[in-house]
Amino acid sequence: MARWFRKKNTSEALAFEEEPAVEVSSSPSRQIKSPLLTVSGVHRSFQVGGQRLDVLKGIEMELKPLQLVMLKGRSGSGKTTLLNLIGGLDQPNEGEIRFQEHAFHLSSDDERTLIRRKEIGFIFQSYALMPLLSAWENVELALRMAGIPRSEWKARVKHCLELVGLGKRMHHRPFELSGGEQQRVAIAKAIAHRPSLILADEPTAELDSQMGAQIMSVFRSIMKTEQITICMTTHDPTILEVADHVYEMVDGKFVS
Ligand SMILES: Nc1ncnc2c1ncn2[C@@H]1O[C@H](COP(=O)(O)OP(=O)(O)OP(=O)(O)O)[C@@H](O)[C@H]1O
Repeated sequence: MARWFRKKNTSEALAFEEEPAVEVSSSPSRQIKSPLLTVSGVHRSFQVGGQRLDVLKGIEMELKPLQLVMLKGRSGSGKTTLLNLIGGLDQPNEGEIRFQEHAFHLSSDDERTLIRRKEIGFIFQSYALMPLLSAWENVELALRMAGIPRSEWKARVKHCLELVGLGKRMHHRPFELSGGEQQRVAIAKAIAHRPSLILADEPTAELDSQMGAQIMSVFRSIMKTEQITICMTTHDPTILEVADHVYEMVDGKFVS
């Protein structure tokens, strides 16, 4: 089960650190440094009933630009906890998380929120769409929230919905769409503000295998056209086959 937005720390001072740029993209619209994200020696624990629960126990990980990376592991192994850290929703007790030139482990909540709004898109198992808004309006709302100028909305909403194969269902509301179509709207919403990283927590868990495969094919296509890196969790062994890299988590650590 996805449990995003559940943990927030108060945090210390900002440290933006410059790293040497390695350009991997020739796209005029996006210059991506490699690696996009590094996680080093990360530990995360929680106090539960007066006792310390160690959830992440020394995570080392890297996301290279334009990769599809999957996290697999049993329920409770710590995948969502790690995704929350990567997305800047939470901070580690120990270790470093560097996203582009930003040191997430040192930056404040407000600083991480600003970076997240600009650079990261989220996709959830349960789609998280506004039920009374059409597909078009849901994507438009994402652009409004990201502070994108209104003059750009129309072309961008159309582009994103066409990209995910919903060109003919732009004005349907969520209840008029299948689960797979609703997840496509969620993908269009997540990419609308042109993030460099998409984080998806069990995005195919509520779909049958055929719809799940279609969502993976949409992921592959947006990676190319939008120059996006995707990191997702999954339990589904058939879906793991399309990953560029799979990290397997066992008891708070990766096993090779
Ligand atoms: N804020 C929190 N406070 C206390 N315990 C937490 C908190 N967040 C996560 N945990 C615990 O950390 C462990 C790992 O949870 P997490 O959600 O990361 O696992 P998961 O691998 O994503 O599981 P699933 O596949 O079921 O979503 C669980 O035992 C969970 O109860």
